[in-house]
Amino acid sequence: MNTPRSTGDLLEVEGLTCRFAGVTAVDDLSFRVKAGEIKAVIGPNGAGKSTLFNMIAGVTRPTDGAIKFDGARVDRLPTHARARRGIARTFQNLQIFREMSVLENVMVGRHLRGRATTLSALLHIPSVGAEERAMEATAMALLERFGLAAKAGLPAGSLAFGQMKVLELARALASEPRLLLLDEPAAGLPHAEADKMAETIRDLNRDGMTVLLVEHNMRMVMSLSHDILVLNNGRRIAEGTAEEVRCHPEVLSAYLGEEAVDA
Ligand SMILES: Nc1ncnc2c1ncn2[C@@H]1O[C@H](COP(=O)(O)OP(=O)(O)OP(=O)(O)O)[C@@H](O)[C@H]1O
Repeated sequence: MNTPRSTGDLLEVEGLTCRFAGVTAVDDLSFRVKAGEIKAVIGPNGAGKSTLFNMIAGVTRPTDGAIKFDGARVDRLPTHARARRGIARTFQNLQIFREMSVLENVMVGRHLRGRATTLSALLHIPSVGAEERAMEATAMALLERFGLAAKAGLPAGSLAFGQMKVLELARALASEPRLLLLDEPAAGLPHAEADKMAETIRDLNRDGMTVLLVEHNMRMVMSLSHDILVLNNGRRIAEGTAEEVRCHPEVLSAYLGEEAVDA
């Protein structure tokens, strides 16, 4: 795997803990994501990956610990404020607005950046006209990049599943993030489409995007990631390159009875 371009830390997680009644889903976890890298978080079912993601995105409040983005604490900020600072995410279970057009779905992401609100835009309030047109042009450019421009006017619900996953990625990118949180981008995709998704993520990273990825598809994780964090029972059991974590004894034992790590 190539080395990432920069060495500064874009995301710093310190002593992060999340307890639900009776369960410590994430337990005193610390790690960093360097600017310019693709970092993956893996671990068996129930390891705490989704809870960790939700705390970084601002959906779940940590019980303890700190999350810093670009040097500043963000763990008490609401989701939209984190998005405005440059953290965008996709969802494990697609969150596409099926009745809205493909273009409008991307523009929802774009609105996080501009001043115009989605509501005022949808109501075509004139004062936001110019800004709205600029947003539309950016959204169209994203659809072109991902091969969805011809579908721009169609209801998003009419897209094939793989296209919806790409649409969600385009929507996340529309907010011009500096950190992209990808929650199982390959889930549900056949091999060829998963490989294409991996290539898309690699291209984005080559263009400078920092990526934090939760993924069960080991082929994708091992081929894409500069660095891999392995969780079990909410704690870090290993961290390092694909070669380092693949044969780590604790990783092997955590995955016994689960999928193979050597895909
Ligand atoms: N809202 C909640 N209330 C209570 N317990 C929860 C809640 N969310 C997660 N948990 C528990 O926290 C632990 C970690 O769950 P989490 O979903 O973060 O794991 P995961 O690694 O994402 O698993 P998977 O790979 O299956 O998605 C599990 O024991 C889970 O049952």
